[in-house]
Amino acid sequence: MTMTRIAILGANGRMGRALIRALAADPKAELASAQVRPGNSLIGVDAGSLAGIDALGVNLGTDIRGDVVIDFTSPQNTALMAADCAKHGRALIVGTTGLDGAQKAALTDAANKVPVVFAPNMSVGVNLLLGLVELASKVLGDTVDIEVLEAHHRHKKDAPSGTALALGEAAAKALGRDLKDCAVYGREGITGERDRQTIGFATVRAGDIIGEHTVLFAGDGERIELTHKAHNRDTFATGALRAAHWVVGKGPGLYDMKDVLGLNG
Ligand SMILES: NC(=O)C1=CN([C@@H]2O[C@H](COP(=O)(O)OP(=O)(O)OC[C@H]3O[C@@H](n4cnc5c(N)ncnc54)[C@H](OP(=O)(O)O)[C@@H]3O)[C@@H](O)[C@H]2O)C=CC1
Ligand SMILES: O=C(O)C1=N[C@H](C(=O)O)C[C@H](O)C1
Repeated sequence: MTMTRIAILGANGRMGRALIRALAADPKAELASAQVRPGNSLIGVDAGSLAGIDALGVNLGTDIRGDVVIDFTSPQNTALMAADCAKHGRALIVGTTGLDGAQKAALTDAANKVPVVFAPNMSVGVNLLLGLVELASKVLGDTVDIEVLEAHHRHKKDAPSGTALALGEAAAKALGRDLKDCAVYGREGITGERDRQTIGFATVRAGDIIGEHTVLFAGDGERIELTHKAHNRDTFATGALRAAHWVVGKGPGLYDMKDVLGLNG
């Protein structure tokens, strides 16, 4: 059996630990390295022990080894790691959200040299939801108000979530709108009546909510709510592993989860 040799970045993070557990349960994946920041007190601890499973014989460290790197860290780190992967000829799977234009450009640059899969949500359900939102937007068109609602845990640093933005993009694209021009990020005070051409975003940050997204299509007399709720982080971790297997042997390029799942036509 051919094994996919995987490097996990930010191995001590919430997603890092979920990835270690998912990888340990995947017979076709081998943990090549589990990276943490230099000086982290966990260096030398077995990755499996950290993730609450049996020891895996791979200790947390600062090296990056393997053929495919999985990154769920921070936008700044992701941009640096993209350049590093391009330099060392490693494929890269990026789940990190909140990247600015320059950080996204770092991924595009790396994608000229190596394959890069970049998706704000690696779950199958959310990637199906993106297609459903596109369909609903096309059918309902300008007869409804569209709002994207999202809720996440109190530790999340970016808002709206990367997934919420992708859902808004999917609706805007289907309607021939540019999200840059029609997005409304929260409301306060005397806002005036709602403009039907806008797409609204509402953000909740509370407790340990893993990740919930609803796209609301509200018309006169009826509404549709398309909702996805993640019950745990395994759904993101197994999606990232699926991407890691898929990317092996692919040429340089920027891909997304729809490519991985065969949903791009
Ligand atoms: N695409 C998807 O399906 C999903 C995406 N995400 C995204 O993944 C990212 C991580 O989420 P989560 O795991 O909850 O976050 P955590 O804060 O739990 O983990 C982040 C990890 O990245 C490390 N890190 C951050 N910055 C740096 C840096 N500059 N250099 C080295 N290491 C760094 C942290 O190290 P340290 O502890 O030392 O700070 C930590 O190990 C977020 O952007 C989130 O939105 C999350 C879930 C699903
Ligand atoms: O930070 C998180 O936790 C999550 N982030 C992603 C996002 O910003 O969309 C995906 C998921 O909902 C969890």
